[in-house]
Amino acid sequence: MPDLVAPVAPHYVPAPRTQENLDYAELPIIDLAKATTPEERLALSVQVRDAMSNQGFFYVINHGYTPEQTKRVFDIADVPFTQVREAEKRSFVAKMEEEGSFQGYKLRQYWVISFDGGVRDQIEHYNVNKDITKREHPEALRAFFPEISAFARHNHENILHALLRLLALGLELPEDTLVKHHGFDAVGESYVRFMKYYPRSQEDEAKTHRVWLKGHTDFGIMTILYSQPVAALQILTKEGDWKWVKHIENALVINAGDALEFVSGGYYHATIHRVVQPPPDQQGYTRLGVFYFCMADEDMSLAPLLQSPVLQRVGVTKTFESGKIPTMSEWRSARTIAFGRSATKATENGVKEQEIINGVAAKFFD
Ligand SMILES: O=C(O)CCC(=O)C(=O)O
Ligand SMILES: [Fe+2]
Repeated sequence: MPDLVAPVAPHYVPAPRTQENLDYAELPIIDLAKATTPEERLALSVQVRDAMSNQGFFYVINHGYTPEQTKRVFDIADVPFTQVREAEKRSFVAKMEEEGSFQGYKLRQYWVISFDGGVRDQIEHYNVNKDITKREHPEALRAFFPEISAFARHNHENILHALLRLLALGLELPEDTLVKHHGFDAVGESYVRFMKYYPRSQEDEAKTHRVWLKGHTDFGIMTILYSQPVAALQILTKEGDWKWVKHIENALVINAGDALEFVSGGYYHATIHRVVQPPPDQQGYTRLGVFYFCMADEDMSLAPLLQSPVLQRVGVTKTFESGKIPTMSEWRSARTIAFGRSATKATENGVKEQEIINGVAAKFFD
């Protein structure tokens, strides 16, 4: 008999929405319910293309999970933090520096937030590869494997693939151009991330100018973030201003990562974003996040898709020297190893750089 009763996860109660009037980013909303026919997809692809080439961020609604299903995922997301003892957590720490992989825990205080002030992060995260069997997990998560696996597949096949079709159309390429490099069953490092931010001391807030996670770009093709009520995420606009990302109930916040910027020759923009202390009415709460970090298959070359008529018209603005183009695997592991661990070099407009591979740098901001 199959087990029809869902295992119990304690209910995670997030902070109430903020009443503060924050300076929010204006981001388009893409309705995935309108991506059924080729005509609808063509129309949506124009919106997605504009969003990815301008803001680098947009919302998605009607992604296929009901508000109840999404709440359940947040309850499961808290399990690796509240139901696993510290000693067991330590035995499941990810091999970030050794293998350039986030699979497992990143415990608090691993990253440096202020090199001068000697302040480290207060963020814990637990990452599960789309293939949950790839490694062992803490005992408390075992009962939730079927739901976590189904969640990974849903993100990959119903959301990532749908958006990759629109992004390929936006480059005037066949719909499957990017999808074929993102197989759910291919060797790849796409993963579900559960992430918990803990309130910090006044001293740490002062020394870091209230920055919880420094401005950065994501490493992969794109990131799917499940909107949650604690305001703290900000994006750096092309004009150089930080704008807050507003919470929309059961929406997704999507952003382009480095790999998408490379394969689109710079046309789709990997926007710098950061996490700061929430507004006063949300201080003192933890902040629980749920993500799906989308990577291309490990062997995909991050060369620009020069066959795109769009790129032929607008030109390539970002790429590696020829002969030195890394694969997804090489870029991802080099960035994972360097992230938050070595100092960055100042360039213009407050943006800092850290050389990653073959002379190409990652962008950062305090
Ligand atoms: O917590 C958030 O809202 C964003 C986190 C983030 O940018 C990341 O984990 O790469
Ligand atoms: Fe990020």
